[in-house]
Amino acid sequence: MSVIINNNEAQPARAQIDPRSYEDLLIIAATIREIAGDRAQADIGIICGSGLGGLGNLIPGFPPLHVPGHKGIMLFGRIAGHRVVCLQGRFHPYEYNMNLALCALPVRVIHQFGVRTLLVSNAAGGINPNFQYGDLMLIKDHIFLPGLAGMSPLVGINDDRFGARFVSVHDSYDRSFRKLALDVATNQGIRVFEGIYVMCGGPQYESPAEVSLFKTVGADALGMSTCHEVTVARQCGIKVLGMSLITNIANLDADNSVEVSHEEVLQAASENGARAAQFVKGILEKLPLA
Ligand SMILES: O=P(O)(O)O[C@@H]1C[C@H](O)[C@@H](CO)O1
Ligand code: HPA
Repeated sequence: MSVIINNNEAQPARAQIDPRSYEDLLIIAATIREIAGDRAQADIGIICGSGLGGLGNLIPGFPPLHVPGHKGIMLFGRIAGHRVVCLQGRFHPYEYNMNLALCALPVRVIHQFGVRTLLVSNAAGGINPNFQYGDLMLIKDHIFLPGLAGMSPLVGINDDRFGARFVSVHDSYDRSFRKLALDVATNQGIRVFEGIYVMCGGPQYESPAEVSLFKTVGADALGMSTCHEVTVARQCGIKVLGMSLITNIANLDADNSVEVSHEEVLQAASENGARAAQFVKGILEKLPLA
């Protein structure tokens, strides 16, 4: 049976969480265990991007979602025999004063519940000229702009219980997972590409000149999330599969006013979310059980 923890209803036990405190992490995990009991165990974590919370509907017993967006729900259940924890919603750094350690904390929390594989998704603007609205992009590598600018979730005094001080992010997006996912895409006959995701700070969307800059450096899609979560996942030793749903085509031309809005992003995610969910289901069906 699945279990739902709704962060919107939870009473904060402490006014302030220190995301760099291992003791605070243990308190958060214990609080969730108090609610979920033995069901707070999972091998695979799923983080749902904007409007992609419907991925949680893959878990039998969970009521359907009616409002797209970020729900603030943690859901334990099974998909294709795997023990899964699904985070319907994420903390975006622009919401929390660019406190990236805080925003990546859910990854450390689900690691406490046993997660060793993470499937992370996001909504993104397409830069690659071959991309169309509604395409899926498997993240092959990333450009973590806030991280490069000193806002890594790993800055500050490191508690070794979180993992190594210096973390290699080569092969962050596991090659064998990407190959498996591409095979699933071929079987399902859906448009899935591999590409490079750039994480911007947001919340403003990027100017045409900024989009052009990212195109020049080889980025295929851009968004405002994911890289901080993946960086922490790699520190914990979690293997990652990342994917972007292309919800809009980023505008490269300053003389052409193509505006993007979050409503448009959510609309695109709701129009294409069912296909993304089927893709995720197909991947989970092929992934060996832990
Ligand atoms: O959580 P994700 O990365 O899917 O959210 C994207 C990026 C911004 O938060 C928002 C912009 O519309 O959607
Ligand atoms: N830019 C940044 N984040 C996004 C976009 C975009 O064009 N689309 C969806 N999330």
